[in-house]
Amino acid sequence: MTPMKWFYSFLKKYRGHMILGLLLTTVISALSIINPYISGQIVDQVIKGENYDKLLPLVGCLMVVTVVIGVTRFFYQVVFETASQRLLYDMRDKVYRKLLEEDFSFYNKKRTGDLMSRQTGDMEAIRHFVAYVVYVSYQSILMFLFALIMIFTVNTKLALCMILVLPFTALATYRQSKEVHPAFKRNRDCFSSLNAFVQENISGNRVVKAFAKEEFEIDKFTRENDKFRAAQIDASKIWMKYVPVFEVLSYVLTILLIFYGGHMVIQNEITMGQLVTVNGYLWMLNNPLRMAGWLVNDVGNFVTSVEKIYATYSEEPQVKTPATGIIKKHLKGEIVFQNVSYRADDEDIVMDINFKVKPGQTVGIIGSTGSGKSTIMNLLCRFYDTTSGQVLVDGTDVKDMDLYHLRDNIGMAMQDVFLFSDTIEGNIAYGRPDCSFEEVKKAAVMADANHFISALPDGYDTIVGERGVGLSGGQKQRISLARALLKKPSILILDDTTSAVDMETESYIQSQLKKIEKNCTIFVIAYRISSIKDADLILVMNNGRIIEQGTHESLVAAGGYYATAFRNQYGEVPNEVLVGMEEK
Ligand SMILES: Nc1ncnc2c1ncn2[C@@H]1O[C@H](COP(=O)(O)OP(=O)(O)OP(=O)(O)O)[C@@H](O)[C@H]1O
Repeated sequence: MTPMKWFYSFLKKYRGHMILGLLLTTVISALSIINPYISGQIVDQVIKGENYDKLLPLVGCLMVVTVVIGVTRFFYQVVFETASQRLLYDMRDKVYRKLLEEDFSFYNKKRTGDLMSRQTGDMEAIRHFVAYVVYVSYQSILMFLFALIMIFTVNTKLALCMILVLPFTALATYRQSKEVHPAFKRNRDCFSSLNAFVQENISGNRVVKAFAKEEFEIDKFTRENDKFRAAQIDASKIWMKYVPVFEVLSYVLTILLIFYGGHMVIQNEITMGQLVTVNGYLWMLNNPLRMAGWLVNDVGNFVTSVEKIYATYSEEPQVKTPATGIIKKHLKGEIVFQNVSYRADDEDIVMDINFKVKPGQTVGIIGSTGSGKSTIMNLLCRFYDTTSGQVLVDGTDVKDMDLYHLRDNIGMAMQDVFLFSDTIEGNIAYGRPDCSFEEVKKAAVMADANHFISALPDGYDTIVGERGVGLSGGQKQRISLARALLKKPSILILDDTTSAVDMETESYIQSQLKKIEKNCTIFVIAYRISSIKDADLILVMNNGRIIEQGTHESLVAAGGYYATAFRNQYGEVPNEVLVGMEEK
């Protein structure tokens, strides 16, 4: 599909509106030829012919036509405005849904500010086209043609003289439209880039301040701003160049009429009234010419915006739910990784991952930073697809499962905690908005968050996220944990969820997690051995591979990477552990 066909797929729903609007525009354009004709009649019949009885009826006609034009204009503007707003609503909705369908790989590459500018500036260019440019262009062409036909009925030689400007108009329109497109593309690209820069800077303003990099960022901003200004000026230069050409052409028409029309009146080839009539049609010829430069500009802007939105819209996500995805409303939580590898950007991220987890078991994942711990969980949630091997949940490959139901069974507290601009209650209940306040509170108690939330002046009604109070890292982690717990998932993933809480809080959270263990398979990614040592299975990762797996005791006994980490974190291996191991 081409970008224009895609645009038309939205427009065709409002074909009725557009046809009605264009019909009304035709009526106005046709009515516009009446008044100059009546003006001519007033000169010839009333003034020169001294037929004063005709004055009132003719002036009455002038007034009726003017009122009808005004009323019709009101209606067609309503019709076009309604169509444009509805079309835009549909387009925004479709593009937004597509954005939600996109996978992690898409968002890894895109800048938020860039995506935002598609939904704002580019959409506005499309609305302007449907609401204004379509009918003004149509009306301009019609008025020009009608006026020309009327001048032909008055005098053929005079009309042919007026036609002389047409080839020049066509040439100027063609050349401007050729120049406008690349300039607008550059303009929109610079606007997106500036938008993305500002968005990143506002989001990262704490880092900017912490590193006292305000001046550095202002310099960067100035460069972006300069680029955008230059692109804007380049685009403006095009209309600055062509608009005067169209203006001159329109004045040429006036000069032609005064010179040649006046000559014809003197030669008695046409009457004074006919000259007044043709003069009345002159603005119907002039106006479209004056508008031409602006309209070509608007059309160029519209085409560029459609292309930009479509380029984003048409990117198909690599991870998609299969057409006949297997729907499992409630998963038991049995998980098997079979020879799983994942490669991205020509780099092996994880390799030969093999492990099995029974429903209700707890799995601890530990390993050096960047060793692939989160990636394994991303593959389980099917945020990415494995390059080879299979991830089986309850015996079914995740690639064959309905994505919505797979993820609906998973509760995840991610490493980067994101809270929405909402109340704390709203954030915790995000996965189950219909749950009761008691359930929200129970989840908060389990995550050891209830006491600090209750101590806030507005308690659970406190607004957090972008426009709310600042919470500490550990507090955010606990809200995120409560959010995951409230979902009562079959699979719970805690990715570094307790890294920012003290040992006492962590041990409380662990004791709470033990209460849900039987109904839920739990994955805990952590650096602290204390977070995972009670797990049924511990996976030790290094450089994208599982280098050791087993229980705490067996791994300590094996004396490998895990045992070293244990010794490093706890000093010498405590006696109880050694005794426990001897007994086994
Ligand atoms: N989709 C991807 N595209 C490119 N690189 C990726 C992708 N996913 C992961 N990586 C890279 O793979 C490596 C492992 O990432 P991962 O987040 O799994 O590590 P981790 O063990 O969880 O690290 P940490 O403990 O620091 O959170 C990193 O270098 C990361 O940048």
